[in-house]
Order: sequence, then structure tokens, then C-alpha cells
Amino acid sequence: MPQGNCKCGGADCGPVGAVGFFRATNHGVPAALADALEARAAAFFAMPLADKLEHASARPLGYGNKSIGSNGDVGWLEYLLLSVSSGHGSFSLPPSLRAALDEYTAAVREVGGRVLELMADGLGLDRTALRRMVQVAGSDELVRVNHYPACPLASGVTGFGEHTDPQVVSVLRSNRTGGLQIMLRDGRWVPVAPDPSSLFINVGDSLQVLTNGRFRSVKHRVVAPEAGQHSRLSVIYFGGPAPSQRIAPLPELLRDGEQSLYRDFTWGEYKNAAYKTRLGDNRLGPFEIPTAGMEPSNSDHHCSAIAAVQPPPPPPHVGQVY
Ligand SMILES: O=C(O)CCC(=O)C(=O)O
Ligand SMILES: [Fe+2]
Repeated sequence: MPQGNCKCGGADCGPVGAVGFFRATNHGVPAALADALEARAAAFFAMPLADKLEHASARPLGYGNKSIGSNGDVGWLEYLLLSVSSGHGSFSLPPSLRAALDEYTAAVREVGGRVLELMADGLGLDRTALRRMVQVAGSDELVRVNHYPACPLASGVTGFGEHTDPQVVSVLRSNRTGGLQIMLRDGRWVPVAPDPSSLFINVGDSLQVLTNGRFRSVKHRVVAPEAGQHSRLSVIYFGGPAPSQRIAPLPELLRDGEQSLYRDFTWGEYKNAAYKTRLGDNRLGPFEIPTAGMEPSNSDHHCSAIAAVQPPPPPPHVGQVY
């Protein structure tokens, strides 16, 4: 970011560990906005379940509890999922929460847009080439507030099962409670040290396709806090395109003779296909074009019931860029 830093922390920035995930500091989103949202969201999640369920009518948008998507994925969490573009959807929220969400989302959306401009610059594209796909009338931008209470009875419980984010880019902030883990290219899971003053940027599946695999979406998951730990609260902005947006490797990026790794699809088609799958499935699998000498990627990863996740090995490096 022009006035910020995207730090690269050494060994894990190399070819083995380079995945589409980094931490942005000095991003310009005032801490007061995030703090206000965190307080309002905590008050919302502290309400009786019956009151919260009144906000669950707009599925898949609205309030959700333990169930993620409609295909049986569960996690130890509750959440609010809202559309940014359509004014957070049609259901009512406490006005103070809505106002805090609006203000925070506008600020973090700007960070997402600027990250996309810098990525486009770095790729030698027109500066607006990526941003204009997701920050345009009709685009499918979402904001999600996840609340993971401490699990009193067990440790290592799945809060949010492993997955990649389907959109172009995601911008995440959490409170001081950890739990987020990402998978390095060699399959190792590493914890991400929580840092409420930073924003964590994820490459989504759509950006992987647009760059023909130059930028890779990163698998991530969340382990719920244990008894005695504070709840984890995270807020994520997802930059997704308009349903009619064609998702295909950008021709400007393809070198002479370079084959597209994916067949063309629209964001609407991808979303429809993704909603029929499980969270941990390789949702790009059906769109991959097998290339000579390359196995199609494995698409039978499932992360289903609330279950203990394999504890990660000691982290080789924590908290910066992976
Ligand atoms: O809550 C988190 O830290 C991450 C959640 C997540 O990956 C998501 O909502 O897509
Ligand atoms: Fe995610």
C-alpha cells in the first residue's frame, strides 16, 4: 500500500512457502472503526439465540449458527454474512451494529481495492484491471462477522473447516484470540499469530484463475478457542465480481504459448457450482483443464463434522507472510 507495508518474513516467502496470504500493516483503517464494530458485534452475539435467529431469514445471508453453507459443513461458530453491495441485505440489524458495519466495511473495502491495484501493477496490468472487477455496480461483495466462543469440553475443535475463499480477494481482521491457520504449499498447517492492528489478505480462487495460477488461493481453517480462552471474533471483506463477470486467465498475462489452466466461467456459474460442494472440496476442480504431465488436483478433501483437527507441527515462522 502506498503508505503501508506488506511484510515478507524470510524463509516462507520462497518458492516452497509462497502462498497467497500476507499481512498488511499501516493500512489506514482507523482502529476506532474496528473496535466499535467489535463491541457492537460482541453485543449482538451475546443476545439470546431466539433473538439472533430472527436475523436468519435471508439465507444464505443473515445470521448462522454452526452450519456453514447448505451441504452439511459445521463448525463451532456463529456468524453474520451480509452483502456489501446491496446495503447488507434486506433483514434488519440493530442500527448501531449496522452503522458500525457500514463504516468499517467502507474503510476495509478501500484497502481491498488498493491491494488489487498494487497487485495489478505488480503483474504489469492496467492498474484498475482487478479492482474494477469487484468494485463495480452489481458486484458480489460480502462481509462476514465470525464469532467463535470457547469450546468448554474439548480442544482442537474445528471452528471453520479448511477451505479456500472463492472470491478474488479477502481482507480479514480478528481480535487477539488466535485460531486461524493456513496451509503452506508443502501441506504443513501453520498458525497465524493474531494481530488486531493488521489486516490479513487472502488470494481467492478467482484471482488464481485470473492470473493463471501465478497467485494461488490459500487453504485456511480456524480452530475454536479452548475453555478459558476469550472468544475469537473476525471480520472478513470478500471482494467478489458481478454474476456475469467472466473469470478466465487475463490474456495480457499469458506468455507466448502459455495454455490456460482453466476453462472460462462466470462468477455466477462458479458460485452456483461452489454452493453444491463441501467447504473443503477443490471447488476449482471442475474448471481445471488437465495439462500434459499434470495430474488433476485431488478434489476429495472433506472437513465435515465438528471434530478435532490435526495439531500443526511447531510453526517454522509465524505471523508475517506465507
Ligand atoms: O474467522 C476467521 O479467521 C476466518 C474465517 C474464514 O476463513 C471465512 O469466513 O472465510
Ligand atoms: Fe475463508
